[in-house]
Amino acid sequence: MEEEGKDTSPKCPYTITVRRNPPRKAKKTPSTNAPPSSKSTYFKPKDIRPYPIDDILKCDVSQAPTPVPVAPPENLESIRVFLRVRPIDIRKFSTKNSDVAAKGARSKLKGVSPKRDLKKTARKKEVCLCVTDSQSVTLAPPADMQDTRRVKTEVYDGFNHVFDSDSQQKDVYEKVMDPLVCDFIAGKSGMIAAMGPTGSGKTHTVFGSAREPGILPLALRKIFNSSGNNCSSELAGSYYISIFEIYSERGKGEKIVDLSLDGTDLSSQQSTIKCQQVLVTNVAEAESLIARGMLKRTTAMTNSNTQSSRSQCIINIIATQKTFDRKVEIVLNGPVLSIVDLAGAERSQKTGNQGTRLLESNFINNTSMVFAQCLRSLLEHQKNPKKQLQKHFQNSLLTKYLRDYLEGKKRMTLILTVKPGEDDYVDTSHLLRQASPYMKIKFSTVEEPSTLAYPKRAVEKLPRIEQPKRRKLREPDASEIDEAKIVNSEHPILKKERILKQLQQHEPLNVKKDLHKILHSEKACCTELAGTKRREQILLNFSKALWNVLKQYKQKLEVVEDSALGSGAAKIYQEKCTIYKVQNLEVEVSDECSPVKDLKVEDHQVIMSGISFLGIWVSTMMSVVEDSPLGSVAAEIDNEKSTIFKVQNLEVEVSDERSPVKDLKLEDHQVEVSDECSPVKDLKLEDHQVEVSVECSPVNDLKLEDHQDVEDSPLGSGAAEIDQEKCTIFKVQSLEVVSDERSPVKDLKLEDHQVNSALTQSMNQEFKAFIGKENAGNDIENLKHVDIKDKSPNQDIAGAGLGLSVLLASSPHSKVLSVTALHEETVSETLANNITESEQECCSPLKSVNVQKPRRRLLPASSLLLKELNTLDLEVENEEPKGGRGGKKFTEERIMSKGGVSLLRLLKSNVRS
Ligand SMILES: Nc1ncnc2c1ncn2[C@@H]1O[C@H](COP(=O)(O)OP(=O)(O)OP(=O)(O)O)[C@@H](O)[C@H]1O
Repeated sequence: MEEEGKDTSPKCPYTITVRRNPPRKAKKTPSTNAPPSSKSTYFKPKDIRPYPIDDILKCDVSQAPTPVPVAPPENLESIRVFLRVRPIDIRKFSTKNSDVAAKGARSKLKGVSPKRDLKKTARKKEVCLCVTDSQSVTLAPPADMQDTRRVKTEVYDGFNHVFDSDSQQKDVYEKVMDPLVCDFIAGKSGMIAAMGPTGSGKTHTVFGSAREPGILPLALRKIFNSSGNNCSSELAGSYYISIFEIYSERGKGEKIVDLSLDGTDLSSQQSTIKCQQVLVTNVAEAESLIARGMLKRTTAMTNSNTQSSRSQCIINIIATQKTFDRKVEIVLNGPVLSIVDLAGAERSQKTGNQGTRLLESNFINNTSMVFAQCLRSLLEHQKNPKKQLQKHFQNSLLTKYLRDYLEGKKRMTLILTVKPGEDDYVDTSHLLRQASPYMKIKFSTVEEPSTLAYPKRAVEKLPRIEQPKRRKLREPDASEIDEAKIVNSEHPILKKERILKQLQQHEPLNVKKDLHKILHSEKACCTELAGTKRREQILLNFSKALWNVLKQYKQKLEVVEDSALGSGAAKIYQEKCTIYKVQNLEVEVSDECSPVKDLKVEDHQVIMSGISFLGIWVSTMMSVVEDSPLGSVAAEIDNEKSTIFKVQNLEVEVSDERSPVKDLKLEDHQVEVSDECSPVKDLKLEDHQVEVSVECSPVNDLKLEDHQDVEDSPLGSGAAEIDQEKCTIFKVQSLEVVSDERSPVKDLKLEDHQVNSALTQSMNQEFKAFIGKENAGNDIENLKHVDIKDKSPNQDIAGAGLGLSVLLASSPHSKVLSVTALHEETVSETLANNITESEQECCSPLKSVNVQKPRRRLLPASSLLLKELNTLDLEVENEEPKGGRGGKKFTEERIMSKGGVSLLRLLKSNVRS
């Protein structure tokens, strides 16, 4: 059976069923029935007690009083509605001047279709509205309308009064306005509004003319002549008048224009409309104010009216009451009499308005419609209270302002103005059908406080309070000031004495007062004294703390100075120094362990290129001199047994494997030192050239030929000891090297020299590394290959003619160092000399010294630069004391060439960096 329900038809294999919405299980609707019996799955509470409905019902509850229907207030009155019919032909009422003016204005009519005007003049004058009696009128449609539209004659009855076309202004006033004025004078507010189509005579009825004043002027006359009429005047105050209009320019937002003396635009919010209220004391002032306001009112010419009002005009007459409350005059707002001249509804077909006039017509019609809606809603609400009162008043400023009247809270009177002509049938019919029901509207006669935006006045005239006259204080004399100071600064002891005297004089009252003052002043003094002491203590502690800090700082400074002075520099200059002096390349070595302390290069030109650097060269030289006496114990150098190598224009090459110096060659002012085990292996001097070769001793071979100026020093095993100061001085002209025991080179000075160097960045780094490690010991591991040669500025290092070349190779500290130094003074002397031969003896500290003719010649240009090198001033670390042994002051001023200047600048900048 179950399979029968299934769909057994073959399905298409390519059909895919997509279920977008998954099936939902419908929830059960909550059942209002009782839950099922025991079979039900609902939870059945067991412990809940039954609701005590019976007990509640047994309770006696006082029944609330049934609402009694509110009885309509007895003091309700129906709104008064009057109807005034304008004369059908107003020409007879208008003067010639006005007609002329109207014709002239019409010719300049703007925004009005002229065709309508012509048609209007062509129409014959027939009446459609007839006054039946004083309270009713009969409106008969034109004949053509009766045929086409089947419009029948209508009778409108129930008006308070109907004024025919022959009625006068005074009649209107007496029947329409006078009761309002009497109520106003009696203290009741009221409002009268003129309604009707354009040109029907609203403005004429309200304001009138000079000859025929309207209800407003007549009311003012009555108000100010109230003493002459029958109305009982309870007012004893004055009157204020405000006049303003609500206008919409070009259909934009409504605005309120104050038409009083200095009328300005007011706020458009109804609740904050606060027009200027002008105080008027007599009729003339009031009429003048009204006349000026009417001149400011916005009017325009239309086909229906030569001077059509384009705004809603409101005039308020405010009475004030004066009362006195305990000599205070209080001015309270009294009743308000409002006269509203509405702008007449217009039909564009009839008026022919265009443009601005048409926009104004829309605003006017809209306001009239809202006004009518409010009254209709009030009427319907009063007929059927269940029908809520619509808040149509919110749709226009006028109705907002007149809200109380439109809601039946205040007395209101309507005067309808119509035109009886056939042409005006539609407008008249519309107004009568619209406004005739208003006669049934009721309003409360109970006077309520005014809710209009009238500011309350309460002019309080405060009784004059006599204030003490301000006396002009003159500056006191000096004598008076001193006396006052003396009196005020009386000492407490004196005061006490005075008090005692007063006590003796039996003045207890004054004494008590003075005693109290004294005690008070004493307390103040004690408090002030305690504060002063506390401040002093704080300052004292602070000064002590500051003194301790300064003491500690001073001690630290002394420690630092001692450590700085006592560690190295002072000892160096006092005891152990090795000075190598060579004329123009003078080297002084003075030390026990490290022969080189200072190195000075004077009156030389040094040109460095490649990776060589002067500092490294100096360090190598220093290490050479330092290591040379370290080869054996007997290598100590004595003062007396010092060996002075004086070579002019030397070139020294030092080469060593283990020690920093292996070869020292002096060829053509060149010294070469070569050694394997000792710092100096070979020293050869050939024609200003010295080669020193030392294997086990500081100097193995030393050969001096020709200009040999080298003393045989006892550099052998035992005889090589050198005396006390143990210095070896190599004097080379303008080259002085001083070395110390621990720091191979303490001072390096290159003064009055020019150095032209082409240093690479690596050279600077090596130099900086060397400077940084200089004081640390003799470690020159960073030095691998340094080649320094002195040459002319524009020559390559290989082209150096004369100089000092130090070659250091296979040294644990440095590998190759080559230095070439040149000196101009020895050039001429050493040109012919050449040191070519060198002898090497392994066991002898100085085996052979060959001095030969110089191999190279120094070019004139380079010699000049070498002169300029004398101006070189290079200081590295410890400066040699000027008063030292080898301290030749280099204060000579020499003229330097451009190349020299640039070389000096470059070398200085690199040294500083
Ligand atoms: N009862 C009357 N007796 C003589 N002339 C009248 C009367 N009513 C109106 N007029 C004349 O009719 C013309 C138009 O009247 P009025 O300006 O008062 O009309 P309106 O209703 O105020 O028109 P709008 O709404 O356009 O301002 C005026 O020249 C006025 O003098």
